[in-house]
Amino acid sequence: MNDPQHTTHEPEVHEQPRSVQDVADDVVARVLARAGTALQDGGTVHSAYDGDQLDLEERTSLRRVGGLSTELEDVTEVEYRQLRLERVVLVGVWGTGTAEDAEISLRELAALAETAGSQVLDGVIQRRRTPDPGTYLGSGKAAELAMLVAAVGADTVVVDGELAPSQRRALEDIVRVKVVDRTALILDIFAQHAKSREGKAQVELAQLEYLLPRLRGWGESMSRQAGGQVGGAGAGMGSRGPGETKIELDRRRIRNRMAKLRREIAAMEPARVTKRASRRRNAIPSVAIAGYTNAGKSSLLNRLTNAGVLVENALFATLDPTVRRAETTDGRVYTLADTVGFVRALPHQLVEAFRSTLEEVADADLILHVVDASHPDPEGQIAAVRHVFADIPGAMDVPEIIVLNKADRASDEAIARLRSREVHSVVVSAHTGEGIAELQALVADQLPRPGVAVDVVVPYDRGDLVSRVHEHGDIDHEEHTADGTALRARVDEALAAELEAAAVARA
Ligand SMILES: Nc1nc2c(ncn2[C@@H]2O[C@H](COP(=O)(O)OP(=O)(O)OP(=O)(O)O)[C@@H](O)[C@H]2O)c(=O)[nH]1
Repeated sequence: MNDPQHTTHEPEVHEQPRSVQDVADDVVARVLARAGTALQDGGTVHSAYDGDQLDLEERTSLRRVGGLSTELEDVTEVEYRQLRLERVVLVGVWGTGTAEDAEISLRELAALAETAGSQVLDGVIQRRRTPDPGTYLGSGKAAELAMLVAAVGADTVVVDGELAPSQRRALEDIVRVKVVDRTALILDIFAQHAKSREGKAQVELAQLEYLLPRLRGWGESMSRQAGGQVGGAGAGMGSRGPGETKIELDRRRIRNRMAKLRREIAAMEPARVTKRASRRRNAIPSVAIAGYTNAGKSSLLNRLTNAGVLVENALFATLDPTVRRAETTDGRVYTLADTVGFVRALPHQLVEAFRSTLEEVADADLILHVVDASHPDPEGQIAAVRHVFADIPGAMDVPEIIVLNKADRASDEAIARLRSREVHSVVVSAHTGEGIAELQALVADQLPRPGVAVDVVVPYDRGDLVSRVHEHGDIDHEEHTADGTALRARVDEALAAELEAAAVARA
């Protein structure tokens, strides 16, 4: 019987001087063998184990190759990016929809895999009503996939769906390389792109949530692969995994870590909420830019504000919400927030994790829903984004303008089709500037105008109030009189009260 905690992870004997990569491979293998539990998602292998089990050499190697996080309370995590997916084959199962839908989804998976840093060698689609409960693909197709993987020299298979732990194990047994699902891939991209402390904490929480139910699976799979054993999925597999006590211990540690992350995120939230509340108090209208990943949200933000936000032809270049100041054509100030890109089947762990960020959308006065009109399936992308909106309380009530972007590249038919479906739409190109003036006019028109009409003379020593009316109000008439600045304007209630209080009494 195998002793799962001490399987055959013996480091190989190398005659040649070994690279950092080789040393790291050995160290990670040793750590994983000892930990008995490895968690792997996308390009990252996490291992939960007691930090003090590591010797100095191991710690140093791990730090050099991947980053060893020792800040965790009672668990140390190895993040080992050198194991990132490099040469991948994609697999999709399509039960409903057309062949074209399947193609589009697989093409998107390819873009995701490339964003994660891998080279896509090939893609396979199997048409079957539902994925096979055992191996995801039917057995014939799985065997075919194994041959393809071997022929092209792939090191990873990425599945266009979410796999049950047992399905992933069974498929790994057949194809004999690492199998990763779409959720893990997206989580990995998010992990690579998160920059702020809050963003990082949110992604880690989402990753742990994904990993928790998969704990047992990873331990088994890694040890079996390393030991070169291949067997069918099914009963008895559990006996090769780490012992129950070990799994329970790891689960508890991960839950502790998750609780800590939740506390940290909760502690970071007030700052953002306060900022948002202060924008509200000052009645600065807000516009949120939302849309499918790669639609051109950051490019549009730059067009509208000259903000210099990173634009990348990669998915999810923007993770942390960026809020910028912008001005309507008639001179009113508003805030413009870029939000995280949406994607079909955004993992629910991420929707949860980014809920507070997505609330920017629900809180806005107007949503600019940016659409890549040159994409083969813009309708599908619009639907996917609205699907997420439906999940955020209040988001569906915010007025939305569909911004059909990339007009420089889109076909006339596509634009005409989208225009007829989406009445509140405008055609633009963030690249050429086409349609931007029209969009700005629409924004000016749709943003709520301040509500209270005032007719006051503001004494000259209260120039600050006059400036605020210029910035946030809507001025009908302004005149300099002997007593002060006479203003007829519409402003929000708070400013109206201040103006009335400061106004010079008129005879
Ligand atoms: N041809 C063309 N390309 C555009 C236009 N707007 C954006 N792009 C390109 O589309 C790609 C994605 O643009 P981004 O602005 O980063 O898209 P995003 O929606 O912010 O992307 P995420 O952060 O991934 O959600 C980049 O390569 C841009 O140069 C446009 O009007 N025309």
